[in-house]
Amino acid sequence: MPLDPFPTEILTTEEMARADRLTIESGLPGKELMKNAAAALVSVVTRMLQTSSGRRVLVLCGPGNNGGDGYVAARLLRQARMKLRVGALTPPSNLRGDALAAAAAWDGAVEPAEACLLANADIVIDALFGTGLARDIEGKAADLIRRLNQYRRESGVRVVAVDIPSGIDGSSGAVRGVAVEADATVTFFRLKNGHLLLPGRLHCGELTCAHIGIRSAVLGEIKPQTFVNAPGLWRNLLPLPRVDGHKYSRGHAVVVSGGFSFTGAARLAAQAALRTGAGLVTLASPRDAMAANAPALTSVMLREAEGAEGLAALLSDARKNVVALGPGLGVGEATRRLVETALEPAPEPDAKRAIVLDADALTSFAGELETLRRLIAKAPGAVVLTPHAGEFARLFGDAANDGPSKLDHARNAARLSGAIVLFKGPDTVVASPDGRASILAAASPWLATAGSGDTLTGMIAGLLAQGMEPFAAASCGAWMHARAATLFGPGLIADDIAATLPAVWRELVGCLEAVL
Ligand SMILES: NC(=O)C1=CN([C@@H]2O[C@H](COP(=O)(O)OP(=O)(O)OC[C@H]3O[C@@H](n4cnc5c(N)ncnc54)[C@H](OP(=O)(O)O)[C@@H]3O)[C@@H](O)[C@H]2O)[C@@H](O)CC1
Ligand SMILES: [K+]
Repeated sequence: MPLDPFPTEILTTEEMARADRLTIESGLPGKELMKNAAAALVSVVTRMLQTSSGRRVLVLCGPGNNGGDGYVAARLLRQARMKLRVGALTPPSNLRGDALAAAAAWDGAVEPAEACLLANADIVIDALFGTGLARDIEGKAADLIRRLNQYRRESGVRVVAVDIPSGIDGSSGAVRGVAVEADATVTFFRLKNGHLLLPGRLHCGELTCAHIGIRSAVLGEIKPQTFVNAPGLWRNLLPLPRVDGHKYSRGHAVVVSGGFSFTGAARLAAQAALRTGAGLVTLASPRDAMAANAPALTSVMLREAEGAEGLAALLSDARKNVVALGPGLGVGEATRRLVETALEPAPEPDAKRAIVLDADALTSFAGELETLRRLIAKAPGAVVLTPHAGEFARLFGDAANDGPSKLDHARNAARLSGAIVLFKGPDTVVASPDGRASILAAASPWLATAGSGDTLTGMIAGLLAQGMEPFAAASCGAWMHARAATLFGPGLIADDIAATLPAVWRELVGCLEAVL
């Protein structure tokens, strides 16, 4: 799998419909787009059939243009000597526009989809509903999808979805009643939100995004604000060490340690900040934890910083340009004071300091978003919040829940807090108060392990220390974190993430040789 498997922009279904309209207005007819879409689908299906000796394809066609793609694909596959059956949800003569023309050009038999025998197929093409899905699926269409999913689980038949698995909402990733479980999905021009947001992502199987003749120039009018979180989004902003640089030019991150029995989380973060490229990392430790931290550190520096006053003293050095806090700190007043200190305006007006708040630093403000927002507004630099779902709910309550998807919620949270919000999960979303958002495309199941979030906090601090633009730093941190887990694989514990970062850097710097 290439590091950048998809084009960078992600569209809502409305934005995709607009791309379609603009293209047709510019002179490329809808039927050409449909033909190209079907050809892209056929090349994926043909490739999949090559791995088995099967040639039997069942195409399930719906009432709109998604069904139209299915009819065209059926014709192309039959020309390629496959054995085709077509099942239709709606009699072909009831279709409209390009879909009607596509159905009319199919001169083979058409069975009612609900009565279709699913057996005797090597591949089933799901061309029931695409981006035009407008409500929950019910009745005979829902029964058919349930029957298809069950048959796939029992028989292992492979299912290929046209554009998006039927039943997945393209803009939110939600299941509208019931949704097809596909082994592969072929979409067109750009991914839609629902391809990457859960549960949609889990229904797609292997995703392919095909070029069908829509020119990227239409994006100039659509101005998408959501992006695939992959190197293409931030590669040009990646901080690289310079031959004529020194450790101070790579920034100095401070990570705040918890008390004697809670020091591991901050050490994981500190180590990760160094491995991500910060020139220096200091662990700010309460007095009682010095004895626990000292023997466990080598390249990370250790300074005693007792409570908020101790942290303030440490941060009075303007070279310390990032502070990360939350992991292992405990929930309560003491942590709130530490957060207030970290967010205090810098003593020198020009001094900038970015702040990463995670875990207990967030939960200590549960139900007090307004207080945190006011502190963030005066902060001496960018603020990144990195909540998981529980922390997100505790901090934002219902305030950010407008809209159906995690993407909406993260965007609301960024707007309400004035911070970059990295909403963790297998479909991590990073949202900026300016409206931009990224969705992680390459999650790793091995990241569900203790300390993994603490490591991510440190990685983002490490990138910020080197001056990386904050939205890019949060996105890049999430990607590198997932990539490290993918490269390490089975048996991963949090300590392995930082240890695998050199391999991740090698992959990225490999793309940037010319710059080095
Ligand atoms: N955009 C592009 O550039 C290109 C797009 N292309 C293809 O077009 C697809 C989009 O086509 P589309 O807009 O016709 O929508 P589609 O998904 O086929 O469904 C609409 C139909 O379903 C119906 N319907 C909706 N919900 C329902 C429900 N719950 N239960 C039952 N019925 C429901 C709805 O009926 P209505 O809401 O009007 O009652 C309408 O009849 C796109 O995914 C891609 O495959 C390609 O050809 C190439 C270029
Ligand atoms: K579909």
